[in-house]
Amino acid sequence: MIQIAPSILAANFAKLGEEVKEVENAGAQLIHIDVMDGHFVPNISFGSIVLDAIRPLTDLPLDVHLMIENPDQYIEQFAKAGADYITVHVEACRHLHRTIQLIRSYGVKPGVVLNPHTPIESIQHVLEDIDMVLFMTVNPGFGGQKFIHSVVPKIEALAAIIKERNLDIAIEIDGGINAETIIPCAKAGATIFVAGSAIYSKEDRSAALQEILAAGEAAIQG
Ligand SMILES: O=C(CO)[C@@H](O)[C@H](O)COP(=O)(O)O
Repeated sequence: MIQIAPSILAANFAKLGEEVKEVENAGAQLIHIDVMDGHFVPNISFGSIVLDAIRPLTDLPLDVHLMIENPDQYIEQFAKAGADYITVHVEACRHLHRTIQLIRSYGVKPGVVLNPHTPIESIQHVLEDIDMVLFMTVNPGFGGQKFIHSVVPKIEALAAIIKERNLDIAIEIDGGINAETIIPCAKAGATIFVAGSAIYSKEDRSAALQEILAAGEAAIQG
């Protein structure tokens, strides 16, 4: 089953609550929240006060993607603000296993994120400890970038390992996802897709989301 997680980074912040409700009503299964610190990535977005504002407005899981250095320092804040998933970059964690344990200690599902160049071998010893792997299909920091196709073989390789080891890990894809780029990723074994500009730049967000979802579902059926 394919799930779409709209990224609010591409939403109109002047009416964020309405923007969240609109994609929820359109069939989104998670709300993706991009947190950027201006150090790990060359852009700044927002902190946990935005989660505080959104949390009472939706029952959808909040999928928090921390693009920050020293994530351990902020995990408690995001957990208490209502995160359901917290994903941290392998490239930003000096003690990845400890960070994963910290996330879980707050009752939040931990996930790890790999930049396009980062090999899946970097996470093979934490696979038993996580609920999600997020593959970046753009270099993190900005919405609206072009999908990087060379990540697809990594998705296939991880999906094979998950199957072989009988693990319960969701594969999520983030960056440049639309009704075309979802196809190779869904065929490769990913099930959760972040989409920012492909939904929020459209007049009819519901039609845009449903088109991406239908393309992903058709890809795994055919
Ligand atoms: O994490 C990021 C960017 O760093 C993403 O979540 C983007 O915000 C997705 O935006 P689109 O590529 O779908 O426009």
